Amino acid sequence: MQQHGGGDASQRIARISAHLNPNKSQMEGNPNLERSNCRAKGGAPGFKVAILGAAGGIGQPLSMLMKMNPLVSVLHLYDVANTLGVTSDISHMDTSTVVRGFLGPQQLENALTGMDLVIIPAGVPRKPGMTRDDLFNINAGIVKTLCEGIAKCCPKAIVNLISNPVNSTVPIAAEVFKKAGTYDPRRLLGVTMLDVVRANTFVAEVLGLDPREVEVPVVGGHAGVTILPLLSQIKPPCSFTSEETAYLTSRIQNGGTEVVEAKAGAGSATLSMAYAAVKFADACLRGLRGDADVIKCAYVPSVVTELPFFASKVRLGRNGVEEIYPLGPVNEFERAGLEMAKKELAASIQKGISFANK
Ligand SMILES: NC(=O)c1ccc[n+]([C@@H]2O[C@H](COP(=O)([O-])OP(=O)(O)OC[C@H]3O[C@@H](n4cnc5c(N)ncnc54)[C@H](O)[C@@H]3O)[C@@H](O)[C@H]2O)c1
Ligand SMILES: O=C(O)C[C@H](O)C(=O)O
Repeated sequence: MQQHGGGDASQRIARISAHLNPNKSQMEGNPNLERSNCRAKGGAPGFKVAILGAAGGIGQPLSMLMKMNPLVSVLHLYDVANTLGVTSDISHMDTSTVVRGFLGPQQLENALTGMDLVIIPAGVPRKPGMTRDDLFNINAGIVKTLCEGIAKCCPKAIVNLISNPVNSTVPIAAEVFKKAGTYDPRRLLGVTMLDVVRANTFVAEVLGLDPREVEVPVVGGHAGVTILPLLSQIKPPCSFTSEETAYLTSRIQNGGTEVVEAKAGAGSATLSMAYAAVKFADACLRGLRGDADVIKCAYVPSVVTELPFFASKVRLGRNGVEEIYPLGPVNEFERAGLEMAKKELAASIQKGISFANK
């Protein structure tokens, strides 16, 4: 009788036992799964995605949600700790995405080879009283090393950088790619989607709307005053009193701190961030697939202002960022905010560039 899956009995048993022993089967090192140019079982079409920092507070829910994304055929989970358990757990979800785990620096190259999209939430989060810039000393080195791996193993991958301080880590990544000769500014995106997600939520609360109907462009960067919501450009068009504008701008700029304080030492936003990261990664994959009109905000290499990096609305396509939209008309309040944002951004960008070149 013909059996599903094919092969003789011993092959089938080997296959099943590999599944029953996830510590072996799902981890790099098993000869059956060792090839990092792995293909989905059954040849399901889709993209290959790696998550670096996959066992962390963001990494775990992000990995779970990416396993549910039908655009993803292969999902590589990399971390320096606990990848084994997370991979085993997520691999039991009955979606078609194939999941493989990679643990520690010696497996980074295999985790990255052949990837179309690399999402990076690796690094330490804030505790109350800290700024994102206080994370620089630890996270800058982590991002640099991971980007060196990307330059070597998947130089054409789209990179979604989440690790803070994003205003500096994206310039670090750019310098690493320049040094390696692989830099393509269209493929490097700092993830600021959580600012947009928060802005949509808070604005919808004030207006009494469904957040899914609200679209607030958030430009600039991803820290404090560099987070610049353009409430004058909100869809659907609405006007705000000056009190509402001040309240909303402050709440959006301090949304991260609000969560850090509520978690009281147990980290920063993880669940809303995973949601935002998946929303953004899905947009990148739809762009790669060739979908039209995929537009999101992201912190990207840019000439929209005199700064070399700036978060803007971008159109995503087969090569990553296909178009960066100009700021559009801003009101007086936003113009003043823009000047403050640019000043802080300039320093954060320079800090990242200097670190990468020292
Ligand atoms: N861009 C944003 O909007 C945004 C939002 C929330 C958090 N963040 C940032 O994301 C980062 C991660 O936050 P978290 O809450 O998941 O932290 P976490 O500590 O829970 O998880 C971080 C993970 O990174 C791993 N890691 C550390 N060094 C690594 C390395 N060299 N290679 C691979 N993995 C490594 C850790 O083992 C851990 O599993 C922080 O820097 C945080 O500030 C950014
Ligand atoms: O606030 C943080 O430190 C994490 C993240 O940048 C956020 O905006 O939630």
